[in-house]
Amino acid sequence: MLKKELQTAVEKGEMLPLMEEFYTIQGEGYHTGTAAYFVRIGGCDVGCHWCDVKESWNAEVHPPTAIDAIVENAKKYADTVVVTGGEPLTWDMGPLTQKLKEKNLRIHIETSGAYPLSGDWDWITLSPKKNKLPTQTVYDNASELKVIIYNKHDFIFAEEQAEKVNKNAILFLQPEWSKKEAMTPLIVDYVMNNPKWRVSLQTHKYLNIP
Ligand SMILES: C[S@@+](CC[C@H](N)C(=O)[O-])C[C@H]1O[C@@H](n2cnc3c(N)ncnc32)[C@H](O)[C@@H]1O
Ligand SMILES: Nc1nc2[nH]cc(C(=O)O)c2c(=O)[nH]1
Ligand code: SF4
Ligand SMILES: [Mg+2]
Repeated sequence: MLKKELQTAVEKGEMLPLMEEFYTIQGEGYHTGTAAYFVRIGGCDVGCHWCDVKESWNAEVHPPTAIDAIVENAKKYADTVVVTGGEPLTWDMGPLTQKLKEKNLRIHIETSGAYPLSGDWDWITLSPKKNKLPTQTVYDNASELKVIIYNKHDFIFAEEQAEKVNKNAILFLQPEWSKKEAMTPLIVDYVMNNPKWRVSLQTHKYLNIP
C-alpha cells in the first residue's frame, strides 16, 4: 500500500499501529488472574514519566496492521481480548471492536481516557493521568477506575477522580512499580480506612510473565 493509503486506513481505524500481541494473564484490576489476549497499539502523547512501556509512544515505529489480522490471531486464544497501548483511544476503535464482537470475543480496554471514547466495550479500565485528564465520555462509561499511586498527593487525585467517574465504577489504587516498597503500605492503610477502594497490584510482574 502507498504511504497515503496506509495513513487513510489508520485514520479510519481499519489499520492500527500494532506494537505487540501476547496471550497472558490479566495482571491488574478487577479481572486479575484471568487469561486474556493482549493487543498493544502504539501511539501515546500523555507522557507519564514513570510509564512502563515508553517504547509504545511513537506510533511511527509500529507498523500499520490490518484489523482483520489482529482479529484472526486473537480468536485462536482466550475468549477475552484486552486492547491496550500506548493510548488506544488515540485511534478510532469502532472498526476493531466491531470485528472482535462478530467473533463473539469479550473486549476490554485499558485507557487513560485522554481522548473521547470510541468502540463498543464489555469492560473499560480507566487509569486517569494528571497531565491529560479524561474526557467525560470515558468517566461516564468506565467499569473500573485504577489510579496509580506514585506519591502521597496521588491519594488526593484519586478522590477527585472518584468524584468524576460514574457511580458504578469499581475503585482501585495501584502502586507505581518503582515506588511500590514505599507506596504499597500506604495504600494498604488507605484502603482499610477508606473501604470503598480496593488494592490492585501489577501481579504479572511478580509472576514474571508479560
Ligand atoms: C501502559 S498503560 C496503557 C494504557 C493507557 N495508556 C493507560 O495509561 O491506561 C496500562 C496500564 O499500566 C499502568 N502503568 C503504566 N506504568 C506503570 C507503572 N510504572 N506502575 C504501575 N502502573 C503502571 C497504567 O496506568 C495503565 O493502567
Ligand atoms: N499481564 C499483564 N496485565 C496487564 N494489565 C494491563 C496491562 C497493560 O499494559 O495495559 C498489562 C500487561 O502489560 N500485562
Ligand atoms: S497514558 Fe498510558 S501509555 Fe501513555 S504514557 Fe501514560 S501510562 Fe504510558
Ligand atoms: Mg503493562
